[in-house]
Amino acid sequence: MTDLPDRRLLLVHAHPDDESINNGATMARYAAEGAHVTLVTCTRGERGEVIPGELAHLLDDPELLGAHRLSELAAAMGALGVTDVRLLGGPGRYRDSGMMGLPDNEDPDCLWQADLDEAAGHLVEVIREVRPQVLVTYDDNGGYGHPDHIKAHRIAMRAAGLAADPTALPEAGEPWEIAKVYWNRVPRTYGEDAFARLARALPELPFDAAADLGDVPGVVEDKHVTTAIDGTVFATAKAAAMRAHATQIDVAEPWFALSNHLAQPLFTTEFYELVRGERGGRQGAEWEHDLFEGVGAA
Ligand SMILES: CC(=O)N[C@H]1[C@@H](O[C@@H]2[C@H](O)[C@H](O)[C@@H](O)[C@H](O)[C@H]2O)O[C@H](CO)[C@@H](O)[C@@H]1O
Ligand SMILES: [Zn+2]
Repeated sequence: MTDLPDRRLLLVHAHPDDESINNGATMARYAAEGAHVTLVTCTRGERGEVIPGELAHLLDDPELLGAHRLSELAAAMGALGVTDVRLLGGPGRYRDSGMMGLPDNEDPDCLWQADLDEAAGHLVEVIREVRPQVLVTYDDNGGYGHPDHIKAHRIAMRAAGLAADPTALPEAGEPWEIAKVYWNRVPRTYGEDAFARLARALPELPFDAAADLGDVPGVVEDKHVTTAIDGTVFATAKAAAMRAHATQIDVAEPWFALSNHLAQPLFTTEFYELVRGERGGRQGAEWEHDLFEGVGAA
């Protein structure tokens, strides 16, 4: 791709919906600011559950559910203003692996069973094409231990290294080193405060119970968080994107629930841990407030 904006952000996710839940406000902000935002989603979520009764027929055929979830993803990206959306290796290349420990994990075509270097090779092609300065993905536990999230992390981190290596995959384009790599995070005290507010609001909400902070992906002690993206201005866009994933998410702003019907906070400040690259921002500042801080245009 030529003539891309100076600032280019790449996000790697496991299923349609993860991008909006984890980074919807961040994606909307950078799209609105004119940065190029590229989303790579690794599966179509074929083994997900379905919340609305009127869509229960989608559970009869994983191909149907997968195709429907791609249409939800397109609607969600429209809400965020993101136009560059890719399926790793092409639509249907890697199938949803199901929750950890299920027989689905043994499906030879699922992401969990994928050859790491082959899968990373598909992402190297995207990295060398788009040349992002910033990469966002999950931590090594995938945030909450889902096999597709763990594998998406491994693929993203492996591809970031291969893309920069001039001796690796010469057919995939010129080497490109990503300046900053972040993992999705939630600082523990921020999460505790939000769940305390949720407990007070719960009796008025259309949910039976609240989830536990331990169910939220990426919660860490505050000291590990390096970056806070205040997406308050994009709260409506994030909620609309999450609502677009109607098979997976019930939204009652500023809360939501997945198909387990357990309420959790819809965070509009989104947090990150810088795990590769130089931290920007004012020395001594508690957090960065821009993923591109300290990154030169290239
Ligand atoms: C947010 C996320 O990663 N969702 C995944 C997850 O879905 C969960 C799963 O169906 C679980 O059984 C439910 O209790 C929970 O509420 C769901 O969020 O796993 C699915 C299957 O791999 C995946 O399609 C979905 O995107
Ligand atoms: Zn997921």
